[in-house]
Order: sequence, then structure tokens, then C-alpha cells
Amino acid sequence: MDPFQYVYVIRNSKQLEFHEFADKMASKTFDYPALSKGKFPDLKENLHRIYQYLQGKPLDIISDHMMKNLQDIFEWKCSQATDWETEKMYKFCCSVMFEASFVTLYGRVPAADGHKVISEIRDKFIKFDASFPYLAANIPIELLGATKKVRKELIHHFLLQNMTKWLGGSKVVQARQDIFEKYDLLGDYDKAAHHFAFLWASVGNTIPATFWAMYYLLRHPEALAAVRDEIDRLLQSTGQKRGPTYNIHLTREQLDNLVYLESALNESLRMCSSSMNIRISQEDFVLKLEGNQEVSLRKGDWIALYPQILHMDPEVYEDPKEYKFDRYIENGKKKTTFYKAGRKLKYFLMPFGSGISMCPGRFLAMNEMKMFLFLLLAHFDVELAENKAVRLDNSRMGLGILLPDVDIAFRYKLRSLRK
Ligand code: HEM
Repeated sequence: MDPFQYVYVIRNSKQLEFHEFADKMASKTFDYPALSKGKFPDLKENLHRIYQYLQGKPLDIISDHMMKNLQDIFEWKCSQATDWETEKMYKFCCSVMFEASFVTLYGRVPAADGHKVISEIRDKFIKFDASFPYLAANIPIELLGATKKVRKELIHHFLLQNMTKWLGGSKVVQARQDIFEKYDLLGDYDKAAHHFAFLWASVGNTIPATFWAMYYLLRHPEALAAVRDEIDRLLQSTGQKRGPTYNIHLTREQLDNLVYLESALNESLRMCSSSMNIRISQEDFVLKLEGNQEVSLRKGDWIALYPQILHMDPEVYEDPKEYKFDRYIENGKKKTTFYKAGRKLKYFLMPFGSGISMCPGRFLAMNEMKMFLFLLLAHFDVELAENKAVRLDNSRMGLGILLPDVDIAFRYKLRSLRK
């Protein structure tokens, strides 16, 4: 519970392991054989190595693809909105982010009904995801209605004979495919199940996080105005025009410099993220903490860090329940110093986990959400169409980004080009 102790847990990654627990849970949830050492030597390490495709130069390439795919989808879905169009916000975020992420990672489905195929996968994904907290809590899938059937259907989409038809997928997915081919003991279904698990990791949190970022911006007109102004200024300074063709290009540096957009996004992540960081002690040992404190741990003991407590700590964040879009800005620059009881914190925002269990897709996730908001606000006037409170649905507390308890209507309309 004390954020000053986090570092002692996080840096002790030899004795406090995470993968064994995560592997057990993921293999059961997504239906692939556990990555236990004997059967699949080095598989875990090999899969981890290719997370390099989500960082550095490869990150720029995959982010550019995501930007292009997002624009194609906005153009296809929204470019007729010369008058107000009303939609449900979660459904909208889900439809745009799922398709753009799917095409970016796995490739375009070339059939004439390519959009339809992806939306069928999405609808099954939503059904499966609704059971995710129960699966994570070890409830047998047989007790969860149609979940088992839906999971099987989803996994079948990722069989090699289907995946080879998809065009222009990402390096990271290709590299995962190549690795799986080296393991004779992985069956076709098992490989497909791994691909499905990666899909879940790549959109399961990003979709609700995008929803909250958009929802809070629309709820706070001053935030919306500041972020839109920043976007318009960037477009102007780089000589890019919004609409009617959707071909805006943003470099990594430009994305990084959108301080208001990033702060607004961080603020919504602070409020909606709830991932628990779990470690399991690999042996009996004494964990040394700050100020000569010690904890005797037995082999198999669990430690859980729960950063949501930190995110909601009034000593760190004044009025923690309030959305303040510029919380992460200081003197016009990114603010990275936060204090508790007068002491500087090493960790103050942890939606992506920590240390050995830190999300490898975090840079891509931030870029994706920024690009979604950028395009939405650059091209459209957007406002809430309903006045109701949307709250966090706590049923997946501890498991990542919380979903909203209800969906809410919003409307959008193409912005006048002269504005
Ligand atoms: C807002 C969006 C996202 C959030 C909040 C998020 C958060 C997390 C967290 C907290 C974990 C650690 C899980 C644990 O401790 O049990 C994790 C793991 C993971 N995430 Fe993300 N994630 C996001 C987006 C993404 C994206 C876009 C990708 C890939 C394209 C991705 C890929 C992964 C993978 C592969 C793992 C498992 C890593 C491992 O093997 O240890 N995530 N994510």
C-alpha cells in the first residue's frame, strides 16, 4: 500500500517472480498449453525478445500503419457526417479501435466483406471479454454459458490457413508466427490460441481506455478546447490540412510534443486503470524494505501492488476524484515530479504495470489512443448527446482498465474547413 516500498518489490525480480502466475492464468483463459520449461524450451524468452518490434524504430513503423488504418476507418465510417450523427460512445470506440488494431497487427482481410469479417470477430471478442473476469477468477469455462463455444470460434479465426490470407500484418505477429513454427509440440489450435491471446492483450485495455479518454474530454469543455487547440496548431505549423482526404502524418516527435493531449490521456488512465501487480516468492527469504524494515516471505507467498490506491491518494493528487486535464503539465511541459508527504515519488502513474510485468505494448497503446483522439478532434465537432453519469464498472477490478457501467450517446459532425 505504500508507494515508497514499490521499488523494493519491483527490483527484486529474481526472488519475486511474475511469469509463472501469468502463464498459468493466461494459458487457462486463452486455452493454450502452459509454457512450462520442459515442453517448450525458451518459448517464453523467445516471445519476450520480439517485443522489440513494439519499441524504437519498429514502433514508428507500426504507429504509422496504425495512423493510416485509423484514417481509412474514419473516412469509411464517418466522412458522410455533414450533419450531426449520433452513436453510442463505447460502441464507437470499440468499433474503430478494434478494426484499426486488428488490421495493423494481423493484416487486412482482403475479401469483399473484409469489414464484416472483422466486425464478426469483434462481436465474438466482446462476448468473450464479458466473461474474462470470471475466467481470471478461475471459474470453469463450462459454467460460463456460451463462452467456451465463442472462444473456440475466435481461436479458429487465427488458424494458419486463415491468417495467411490476411494482408500487410505487422512484424511482431509475423515474428510470433515464425517462433511458434519452431515448436513441434504446439498444435495448430495451440498456435492460434496464442495469437488470440495477443489480440486480447492488444485491444482488451486499449478500447476502454480510449473510451474514458474521449468521455472525460467531452465532459470537460475547457479540456476539449485546449486539446483541440493544440491539435489545430500542430496541423497549421506542419502545413497539413484536415479533410476531405484523410492523410495526416505525425512523427514520433510531434506525437510526443502534444503535451495537453498526453496529459488528458494520462489523467483518464489515472482514473480508470486498476491493474494489480502480482509477484510470487520463489523461495523463503527476507525482503528488505525502506528504513530497515523487513518482511519474511515463504516460498509461494504472494505480494500484490495495487497502484489504484496511489492514483487516488489525495496526498499525491489533490481532489483525486476530479478530472483535471492538465494535471501532468507544469510550465507548459510534461510534469513528471509528484510528491507524497513532501517526498518525491519514483512511481506515480502505473496503468501499464511495473518492472518484469510491464506492458510491452505501452508505447504503441499511448500512440494509438493519441492518434484516435487527434483524428476525432481534428475532423469532427463532437459532443455528448445524453446527460447521464457514467461510472466505472468495478467487476474487473485488479485486471486492467475498467469498463464503463453504461454506454452513453454522443454526436459528431464534420468540422467546417474554414474554422
Ligand atoms: C491502454 C492500453 C493498455 C494497457 C493499460 C495495458 C496494460 C498492461 C498490463 C498492466 C500488463 C501486465 C499484466 C499483468 O501484470 O498481469 C500488460 C501486459 C501485456 N500487454 Fe498491455 N496494455 C495495453 C495495451 C497493449 C497493447 C496495445 C499491446 C500490444 C500491441 C499490449 C501487449 C501486452 C502483452 C503482450 C502483455 C503480456 C506481456 C508478457 O508476456 O509478460 N498491451 N498490459
